[in-house]
Amino acid sequence: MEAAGQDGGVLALSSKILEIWHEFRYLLVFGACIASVAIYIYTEWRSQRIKVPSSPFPISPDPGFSAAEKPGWLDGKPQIGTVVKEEIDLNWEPTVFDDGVEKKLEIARARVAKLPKRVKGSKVLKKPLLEEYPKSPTTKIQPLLFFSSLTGTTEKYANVLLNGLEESLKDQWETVKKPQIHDLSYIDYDDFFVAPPKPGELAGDVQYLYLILLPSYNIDTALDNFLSHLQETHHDFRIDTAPLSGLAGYSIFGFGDREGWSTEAEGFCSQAIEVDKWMAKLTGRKRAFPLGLGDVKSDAVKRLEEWRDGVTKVLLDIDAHGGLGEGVMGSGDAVESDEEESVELDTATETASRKPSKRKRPGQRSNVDDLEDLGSKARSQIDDASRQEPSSSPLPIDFTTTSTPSTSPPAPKQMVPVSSPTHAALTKQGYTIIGSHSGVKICRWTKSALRGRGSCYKYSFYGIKSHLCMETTPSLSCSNKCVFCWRHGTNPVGTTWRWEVDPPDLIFNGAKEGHYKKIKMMRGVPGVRAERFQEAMKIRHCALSLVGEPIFYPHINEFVALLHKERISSFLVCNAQHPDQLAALKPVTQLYVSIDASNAESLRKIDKPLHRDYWQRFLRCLDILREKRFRMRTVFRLTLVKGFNIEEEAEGYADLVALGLPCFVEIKGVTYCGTSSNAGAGLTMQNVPFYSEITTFVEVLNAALERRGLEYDIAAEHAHSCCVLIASKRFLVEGQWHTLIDYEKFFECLESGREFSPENYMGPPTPEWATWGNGGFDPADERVDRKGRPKAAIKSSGEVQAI
Ligand SMILES: Cc1cc2nc3c(=O)[nH]c(=O)nc-3n(C[C@H](O)[C@H](O)[C@H](O)COP(=O)(O)O)c2cc1C
Ligand code: SF4
Repeated sequence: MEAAGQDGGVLALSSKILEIWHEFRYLLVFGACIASVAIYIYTEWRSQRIKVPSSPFPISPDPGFSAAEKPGWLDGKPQIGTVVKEEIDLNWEPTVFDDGVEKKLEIARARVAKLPKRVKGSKVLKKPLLEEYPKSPTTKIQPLLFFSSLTGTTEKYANVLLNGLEESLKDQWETVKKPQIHDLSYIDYDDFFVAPPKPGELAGDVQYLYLILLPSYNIDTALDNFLSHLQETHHDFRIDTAPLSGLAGYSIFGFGDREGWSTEAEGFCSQAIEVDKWMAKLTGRKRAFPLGLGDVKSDAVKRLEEWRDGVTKVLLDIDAHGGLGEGVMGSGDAVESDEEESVELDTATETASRKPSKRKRPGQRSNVDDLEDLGSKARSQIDDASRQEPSSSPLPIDFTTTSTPSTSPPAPKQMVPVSSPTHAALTKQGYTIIGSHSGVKICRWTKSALRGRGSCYKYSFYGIKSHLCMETTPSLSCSNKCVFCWRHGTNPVGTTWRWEVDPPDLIFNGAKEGHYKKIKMMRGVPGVRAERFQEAMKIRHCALSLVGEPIFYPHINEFVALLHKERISSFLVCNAQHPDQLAALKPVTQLYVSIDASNAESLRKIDKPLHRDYWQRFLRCLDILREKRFRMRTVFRLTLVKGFNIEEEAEGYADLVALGLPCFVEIKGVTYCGTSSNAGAGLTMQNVPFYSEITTFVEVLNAALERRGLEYDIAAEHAHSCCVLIASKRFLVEGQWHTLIDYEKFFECLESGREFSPENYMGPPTPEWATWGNGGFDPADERVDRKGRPKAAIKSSGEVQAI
């Protein structure tokens, strides 16, 4: 009975549903169509939006921060614009200004928003490769030899190979071009590893054969960046998955050490193996000759010779037959390369399983005195660590890519382990490395001030005595590879923080200890003044600008709080590539953003940013800086490099000033340190501007600002360090510049817990000798040349170059 009743109920319900369907079916079908069209339009719109990804958010954000608000306690002092209250908007909507500043801002935005050139569009479907790129009879083959080397071994072999190739191809110059050699540390990957390079107009038809020589390191090195570039390029949805298929082919040779990594499973030549796989994907499997592996302790020379002979034969084959041919051994045909498909799907897992089990445990330390010691030290550590669990880390993945995320988060590595060549090199250069990612060093101005020979420009502009100043960084890593950076090519770089994190107090105590130790070493140096030496034993200022990117450090706010607790002022310089971290930064005494170029193309050339959306990040940082300008002193730092970012860029810089409305604009000539890094980046003394060129540029820039109705003027100069200061007229009080800082007031403001603005800790008037037109050298100090001989004061128009 009960069952029959249930059946009847079900029947009644079904007929009711049927009835509803018949009554409303047209409406329902129509509604479904409308919904599908709406979903389609929305998805299309989202895919076209510029994605502004974020690096990991700092652990110490400023929760109640609303930087756009002009504080009510600011009286009627002349202001550039009054900002309507709004929360920091990570979607970057325009801020509303009065006094016509909004209009200026819009104009400036329109001018600077020229985005870098991008490869656009959807994935290109692959044609059979050899059909797509047949070699015409007039096509020449250009072998390009790339290498990466940290301690010089691979570089040495690369040169031997170059000579060998030249010798064996010497009768072929009609159809084969002379091989060229490139150090991977100094090239722009985008020039070679996003698409094959474009031959010059006179070069005629050229096909490239890439020959890549690589060592392997189980620690963080520049090689990781190269690998991540290959991976990102492959995964970039805007780029064909095989954008290098236009190459004639490629082949890799790896150097490793079988004493430390006896088998491939244990990591022998692991990175060369990895690069070989990514190149197979990027070229559409155009492996011209099989991967060669050599043990630097035994058979490297022999293996390299064999590989060279093989590569030469293939080269001649390509020349004769117009391509690699199908199914030839080593041609990268489908059967041979099958395993590469599965690697692509699960790179992280694959990397983990293939990475050596003999890994150095985080925290293990040893002393390395010299680069030559590295090999043996590393081996002994690896023996020690052989009992440890296998560790792995994924290839760094920029959030801008669409690559498949790894399933299990790997254990982070140390950024600069004690055993790394970077650690050894930095230590040799006088850096004290603190923990695993921070550094401290005393600068030449600190030494100069101790000897009564003058402080840096920060004394003239802001009242900082150099002998009271500590220069440090909590992150030796950076997301740029600026051409003028003296660590170019050797400091770790990355788009995201992927290393172990040291606590802020460890860094703070280590930095002070390292700094004081170095000051004490100055005790016996001739000319050091006793009273200055005494004063120097209490740090009063901290320049967070040594090398690397300080706001990359996840606990930067806590670190700055430790400085402030001891009444040490904070000058923090960032590279305008981390908007989220910048937005979350709590007040510092003075906040800098490096403005190394006035437009996207020029910035790409000079800073070589790792982020693909670097220009959007840069512009967002300027927005954030503008919103912070009533909370802390904000500064644009322009580093002028002749031939890179001076010529015809003044108008562009003026537009950027209109966007960021910084309190100050510091214009400085690039410093030439004469290292191979400078030279490798193509910089010579010719790129260092004369002071007269700086002052001319400053006047042009100032006029451009005036034309835009922006209230700035040239305030001060320090000819000796080729530096000039343009200041907002917020700091011009009754006709006198007040660029100096009242540090005691700054700490009082901080400790009061109330909101405050830069005007609240504005110092006394800028001394006359520092103002524009007076040179900027304190008459109380002794002026000497580089050899320490007394010298007449430099006039502001003098032909000084930044050295
Ligand atoms: C810290 C350190 C880590 C290394 N890691 C590996 C490794 O994982 N696998 C390997 O085969 N060789 C490894 N090696 C050996 C180097 O790859 C080898 O010495 C190479 O020749 C170095 O080349 P380069 O000095 O030209 O850069 C390592 C060497 C050092 C010093
Ligand atoms: S931002 Fe600074 S540390 Fe980073 S690469 Fe540029 S100059 Fe070097």
